[in-house]
Amino acid sequence: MTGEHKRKGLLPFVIYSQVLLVATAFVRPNVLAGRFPPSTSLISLPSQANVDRGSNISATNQNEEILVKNNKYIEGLLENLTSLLDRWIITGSPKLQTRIGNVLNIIEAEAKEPELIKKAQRNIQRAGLSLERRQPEKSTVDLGKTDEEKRRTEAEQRRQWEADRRSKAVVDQHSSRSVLSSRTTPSPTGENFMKQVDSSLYPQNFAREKIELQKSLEGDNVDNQTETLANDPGKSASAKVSELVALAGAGSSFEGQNLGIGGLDDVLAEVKRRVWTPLAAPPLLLQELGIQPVRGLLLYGKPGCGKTLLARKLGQMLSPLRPITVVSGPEVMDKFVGSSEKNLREVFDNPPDIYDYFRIRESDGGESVERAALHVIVMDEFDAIARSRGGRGGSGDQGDAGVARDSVVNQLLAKMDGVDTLCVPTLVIGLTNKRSLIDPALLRPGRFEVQIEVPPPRTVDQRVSILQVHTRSMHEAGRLLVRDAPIGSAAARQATIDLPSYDELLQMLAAECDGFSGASLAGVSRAAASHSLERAIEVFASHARSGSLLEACVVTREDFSSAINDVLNSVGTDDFKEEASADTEDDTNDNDPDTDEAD
Ligand SMILES: Nc1ncnc2c1ncn2[C@@H]1O[C@H](COP(=O)(O)OP(=O)(O)OP(=O)(O)O)[C@@H](O)[C@H]1O
Repeated sequence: MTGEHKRKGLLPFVIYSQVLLVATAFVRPNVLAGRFPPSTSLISLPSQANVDRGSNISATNQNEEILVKNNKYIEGLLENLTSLLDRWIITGSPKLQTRIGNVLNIIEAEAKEPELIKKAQRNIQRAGLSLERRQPEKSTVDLGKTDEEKRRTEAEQRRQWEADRRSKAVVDQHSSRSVLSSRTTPSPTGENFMKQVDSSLYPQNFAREKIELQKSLEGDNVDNQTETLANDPGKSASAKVSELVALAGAGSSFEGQNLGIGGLDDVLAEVKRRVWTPLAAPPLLLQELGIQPVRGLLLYGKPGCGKTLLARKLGQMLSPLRPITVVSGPEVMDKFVGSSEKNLREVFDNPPDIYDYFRIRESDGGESVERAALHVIVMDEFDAIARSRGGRGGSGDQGDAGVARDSVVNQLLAKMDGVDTLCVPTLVIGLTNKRSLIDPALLRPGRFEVQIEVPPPRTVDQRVSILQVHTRSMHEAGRLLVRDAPIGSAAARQATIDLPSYDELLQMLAAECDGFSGASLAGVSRAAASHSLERAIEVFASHARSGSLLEACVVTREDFSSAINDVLNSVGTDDFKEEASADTEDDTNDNDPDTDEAD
């Protein structure tokens, strides 16, 4: 056949295929409305025979174009499906269920991408609608029926659906309702369980379930669980409290980067094992094992290594029900004999109230939980309070101040031993740079029996971890000039391929900051940021355009170099060397001028 013949033979087919496409566009809305059975595919990929006939549009292009149109069409249906599912979750209407089934049918018949079909099925599963139930039932509520007939049919459908749902819930409590059902897992038999099954039939419960689902997807599921705990009347207050402590410290809660603490993973692991575990265990079990939760934790180590930071974060985790109390040793001390003990007693005897959130859910107004909830007292500069009695070596050489301090230590011992009653369970976290100054009686088992050193960052990895805590947000905001700055950020616009990546930069800085404490590393990050801001402000002042300020404000490698010098100049190199080489706190005490101090 000649080229001309070919063209003549092709013309009718081209016209036919264009007409078919236009017709398809008109037919589609009718399918959406459910008036046509979605049995035949309305968007067909061109057959191989047609392509062979020599269409002037390349077969690949045509295929792609049709696929794009098909995907858009299916995405429209997916949106439709999502809004139907949202309404179904809240109302539970059988009519909606039928429509959802119909839309899914169309998607399954029409979608060219299997992933889109799976997406639709996943959405349906996620909403808790069982896939087997989405029969393409033709709704009996047809046009042409009287209102009364429609209502009767709907009522009948609803009754049927509720009966099915109830029996399904009993058999299938762990399966297809996925997230929703697993969250409200009841005991397999008994009254409570049936109450839950019944209550799940009410629209307001669907709405609540949906909110809870949202929270759990956003990782905010503690509220749900605390509500469940607090509402269980059979549980003792101390059991509720220990469960809340368990929740607060579970999973990755003790991970340093989540807490904003770098390089102290070993310390955190030890605190978790020795302090958190007994507090989170059921009280009955502790009783049976003959164990008591720890009453005192001593964190000691060089200045600026994160003791205060750690104590505050621990306090929040160990005491999720009430705020922690933070006092500084010198604040408690008073020059008048008797006043210091009084101050100390007040700290123990006046714990802050538990949060209202935990009170309002309790039938007794929260009184029993109030008495059972732990009170965490953080005592900074603990050595000011708890210094060895009788002066150094017990020689009693400290005059009135020494006498006052002795009675404070006695008071503290009385509180920790339970001689002087405590109104609520109490954990004291003492922080000191000089453990050896603490009165030995306080360090005996049953008092500050857990003593953990908070060391300076000794390895490059530990310093990287601390630098990461202090630079993560500037990196994520695209204000740190590195090769892998977030796309579209100010840093990404200025970055070049020869720059280090974020991880490489941290490694370099950590290597340069050998001997720096956590506080100094935090200082380096702050100083680098302020160098960058200073430069950006200068640019802004000369151009007077706010856009230029925002664009120019990125922290560079050079900013960090200047910052390291700033910190070295202000603190002095020798301090860092001393810090890096001192492995135990006792090394410090030998040269400690404070040890001979007399007030
Ligand atoms: N390990 C660390 N991880 C992250 N930041 C740290 C770390 N250590 C110290 N820092 C930073 O240094 C600041 C000061 O640390 P912090 O007050 O906790 O040290 P400290 O050991 O209690 O010091 P001091 O004994 O002088 O009271 C913290 O607020 C924090 O910004």
